[in-house]
Amino acid sequence: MHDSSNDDLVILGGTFDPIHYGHLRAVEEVRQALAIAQVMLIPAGHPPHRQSPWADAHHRLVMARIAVAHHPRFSVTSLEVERAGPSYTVDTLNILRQQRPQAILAMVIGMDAFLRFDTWRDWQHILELTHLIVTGRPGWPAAELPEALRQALYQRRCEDVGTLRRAPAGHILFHTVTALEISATSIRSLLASRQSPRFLLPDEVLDYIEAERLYQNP
Ligand SMILES: Nc1ncnc2c1ncn2[C@@H]1O[C@H](COP(=O)(O)OP(=O)(O)OP(=O)(O)O)[C@@H](O)[C@H]1O
Ligand SMILES: O=C(O)c1ccc[n+]([C@@H]2O[C@H](COP(=O)([O-])O)[C@@H](O)[C@H]2O)c1
Repeated sequence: MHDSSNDDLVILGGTFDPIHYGHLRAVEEVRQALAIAQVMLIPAGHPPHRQSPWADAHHRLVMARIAVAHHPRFSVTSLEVERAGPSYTVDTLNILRQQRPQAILAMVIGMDAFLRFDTWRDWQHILELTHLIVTGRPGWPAAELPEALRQALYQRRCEDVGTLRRAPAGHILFHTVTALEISATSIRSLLASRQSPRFLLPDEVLDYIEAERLYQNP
């Protein structure tokens, strides 16, 4: 049996351009379901599979910090923002695993991202470093999985939290979270058309966006 430890982490990486309640609620629900004390948010400096984010990495890091400032169970790491080059998840997980050799690491990934997970750098190695918690998201039906991912699921899928908690890494768990149809894209569109995205993201993050005049030009 794997002893639970204070080092255990639920992890969510993202562009967070900007961070919103869809991210925060999903990761909090996973944290509670897994009975893990701490969440770490990892804003990507240079997300590998998309064009340059709208806001620069410093702003996206600050917004993530502001979003969780009053929540001691949440932290934000600048690891990827400080690293040059594409923000490959495997590089980040290698560092976290070195720092926490025995800890349960549980990385949250939306179903939309999971469908393309086999295109991530060293994705098979990622599964040795962390558990993967795949969350449902409205508008992204679980379409046909690529064969390589189907194989990985066959070997690694686990059905319950108890099994997952007995190992520090290596399982894939599907977990349904409250469906919040919020995306950073829709928030940016509202802002660009001078409409308010209030209540889709924390007020303090919106205050920052307004003060820094982010996302005003589509
Ligand atoms: N509303 C949501 N509910 C649950 N998970 C979400 C939601 N929005 C994003 N995620 C997940 O959070 C992670 C990071 O997402 P990301 O920062 O790309 O946000 P996004 O809202 O999808 O951004 P964009 O609209 O710019 O593509 C991904 O794994 C994604 O699937
Ligand atoms: O490591 C990879 O190859 C890789 C490829 C695509 C996405 N990711 C990570 O997945 C997270 C969500 O990415 P995105 O582009 O959907 O915001 C973010 O942490 C990215 O760094 C990582």
